[in-house]
Amino acid sequence: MSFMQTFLHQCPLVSGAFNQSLPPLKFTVKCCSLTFPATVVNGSVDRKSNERSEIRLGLPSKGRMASDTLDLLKDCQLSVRQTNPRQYVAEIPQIANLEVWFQRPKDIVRKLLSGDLDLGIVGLDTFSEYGQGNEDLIIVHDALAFGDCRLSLAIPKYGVFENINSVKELAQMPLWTAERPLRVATGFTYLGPKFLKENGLQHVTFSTADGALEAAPAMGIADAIVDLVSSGTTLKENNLKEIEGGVLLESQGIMVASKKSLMQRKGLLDITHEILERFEAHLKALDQFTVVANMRGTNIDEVSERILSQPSLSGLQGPTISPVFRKVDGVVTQDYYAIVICVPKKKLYKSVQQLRSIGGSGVLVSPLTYIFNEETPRWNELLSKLGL
Ligand SMILES: Nc1ncnc2c1ncn2[C@@H]1O[C@H](COP(=O)(O)OP(=O)(O)OP(=O)(O)O)[C@@H](O)[C@H]1O
Ligand SMILES: O=P(O)(O)OC[C@H]1O[C@H](OP(=O)(O)OP(=O)(O)O)[C@H](O)[C@@H]1O
Repeated sequence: MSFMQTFLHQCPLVSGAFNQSLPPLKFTVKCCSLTFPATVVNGSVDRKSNERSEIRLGLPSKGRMASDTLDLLKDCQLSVRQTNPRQYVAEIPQIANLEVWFQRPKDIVRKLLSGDLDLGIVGLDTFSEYGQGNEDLIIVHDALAFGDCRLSLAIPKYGVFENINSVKELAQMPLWTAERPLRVATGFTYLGPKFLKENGLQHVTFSTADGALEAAPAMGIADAIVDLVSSGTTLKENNLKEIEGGVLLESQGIMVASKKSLMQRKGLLDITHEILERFEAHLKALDQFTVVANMRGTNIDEVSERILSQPSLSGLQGPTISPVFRKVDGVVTQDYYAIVICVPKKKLYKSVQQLRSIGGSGVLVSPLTYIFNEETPRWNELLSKLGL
């Protein structure tokens, strides 16, 4: 699509014919909620007048990903301020020069590709379907811990499929011929055909629909579907099953960027670094509790030895141990120590048991917001992908 087509596509309020022979014409274009001057010279828009200095982050405007995305940002002290829900532009006051644009996830990917967005948060499934492996798209954070689902091939449990339990078996069914191909319904018109081809299915036709794909086999419209699955309830309720080798991808929310923008747009790397650091530190902290306990002991070495003898009490680097000062009969005494450790949530109860077994008491457990390490591994990866 040419720039002009893209421009007109995105700015529905611009209409009318553009005559090559017309003299330069100046007018104001209202694109979404922003107003900016544009110049039409011999039928083409002078791009320079549209060049922006703001960094743009695309967030899902509605649907499953929208509230989880806002929640994650809020938990990272990056609350999005939107003056009214029908306005598609917003800001994150903590980050200067950043515009937030609410868009449908597929449009976020498209707009990263066209250069109209610099950063975005979408599901890996949407990224893979609409990004189609384009090298200008870079995954900045690949696991934002929401929107978990998988893209799967599913077939009926009944009829000719009753004993088919793998993609290999499906591909080997003699039933599929040029005259009677396997009919697959999917909204994933890029990933679906690619997957079936890679898995040796030669005679396949595809149909698409915007939703309720699970109905297609029972309606006689398709033999199989390629769709998103999370709990598996919809498949079950429609008498469909997943089969071995049939998962196209495991998806969750990810943060993506345009490589071109990262390399060229002033200030984008710094903003990306800040958001990424907050995400990494916060998501790391989500799995952990801070545990504080008191422990009787004669000296710090003896206490530390007791703690380190327990496998679940070693913390991130090791426990922090500090003396507790008490006044006993008017005399300051040091016969207790406070210990502070981070404990994986899954191991909390085991850790409390181990603490008790070595004399720990008064165990306080609190959630953590961030764990900032010396290094941000994903930032280093990003820099190396950019050759920086
Ligand atoms: N059970 C699920 N079904 C569909 N999507 C899921 C599910 N669980 C998580 N997701 C994530 O949510 C995204 C769908 O979000 P949303 O509901 O906003 O749809 P959409 O992308 O706007 O598509 P549509 O235009 O079909 O509504 C998926 O791309 C996927 O990443
Ligand atoms: O495994 P489950 O937890 O049952 O979820 C999977 C279903 O959820 C989605 O549909 P959605 O609810 O978005 O409706 P749609 O079919 O109209 O898109 C998806 O397309 C599946 O149909």
